[in-house]
Amino acid sequence: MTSVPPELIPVVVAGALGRMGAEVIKAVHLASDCELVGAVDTTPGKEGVEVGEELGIGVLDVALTSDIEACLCSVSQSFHRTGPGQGAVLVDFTHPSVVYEHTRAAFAYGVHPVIGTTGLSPDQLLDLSNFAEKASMGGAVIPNFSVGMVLLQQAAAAAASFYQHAELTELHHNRKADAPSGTCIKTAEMMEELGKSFNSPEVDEHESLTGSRGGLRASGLRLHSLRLPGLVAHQEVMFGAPGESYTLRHDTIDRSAYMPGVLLTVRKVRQLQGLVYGLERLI
Ligand SMILES: NC(=O)C1=CN([C@@H]2O[C@H](COP(=O)(O)OP(=O)(O)OC[C@H]3O[C@@H](n4cnc5c(N)ncnc54)[C@H](OP(=O)(O)O)[C@@H]3O)[C@@H](O)[C@H]2O)C=CC1
Ligand SMILES: O=C(O)C1=N[C@H](C(=O)O)C[C@H](O)C1
Repeated sequence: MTSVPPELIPVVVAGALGRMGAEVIKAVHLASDCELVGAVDTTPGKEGVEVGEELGIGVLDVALTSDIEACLCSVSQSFHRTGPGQGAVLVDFTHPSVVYEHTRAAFAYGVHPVIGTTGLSPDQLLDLSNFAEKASMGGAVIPNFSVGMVLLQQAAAAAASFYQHAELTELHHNRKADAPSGTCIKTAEMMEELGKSFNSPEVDEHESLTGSRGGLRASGLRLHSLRLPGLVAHQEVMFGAPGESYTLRHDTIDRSAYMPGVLLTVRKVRQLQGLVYGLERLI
């Protein structure tokens, strides 16, 4: 493992060859206060390849590995955390099926997790939060790194106290594994913060096609998921009241939109106490 000047933040990227991971590696490479020290990905046939060359950005002296535990172990030995503001950072954009284990492993090895991967359940989030407290470490689970999406979520939370009826629709590319999106779940959670119920039924509804009315949350909010090639990531929150509707919409056109939020979180995570859930808690 190469040595890194103490003023630089050592960063490991998991999901390094994926749509988001590749973008993060480019952003970390261009950031003057960060240094890529590890790259993890399970894409077959890529073990040991030089990650910068693979991504077409020049040699970074980082060999790709599929073994996240070995990578975290080696990084924790090279960049030992002796207290707050120190140690390495793991940025994870992998898959919902592995994100819980990755986050736990990062805490166990003293590496601060910055989790972009979606799909953590409320129970898993609680468990990870307890684990972070016990380890006296900071970490962040951020369902959406775009500042525009945070603005939409805050507007939706504010509007939710004025409207009794609302439905959410998220639209994504058709390579997305989980539904509804982590962002849509987080938006619903923010709208539900006052403990309110929505969409009290006016009639007895019957679905002749299962799922037509979307996913129903305990609050009465309904979440709809669309998947199509050509889309990136989009979300609408629509409120209705007699004689009017109010629609909030956010469109991610390019994944570069997430990079300022990713870097901001990488820069703050080592100072955090416990696990933070949502970019709105960091900006
Ligand atoms: N928080 C945010 O702002 C955003 C979050 N996301 C989320 O990030 C996640 C990844 O999205 P995206 O980049 O589009 O997905 P991709 O499928 O493009 O990339 C995921 C990469 O992770 C690799 N991978 C899978 N399992 C592992 C593992 N166990 N260890 C290491 N690498 C692994 C995959 O390799 P393989 O080829 O083997 O599958 C793949 O290269 C999703 O959950 C998505 O919802 C996406 C955009 C923004
Ligand atoms: O898979 C994606 O692409 C995205 N996933 C995140 C989510 O599930 O909310 C964030 C964004 O919507 C893009």
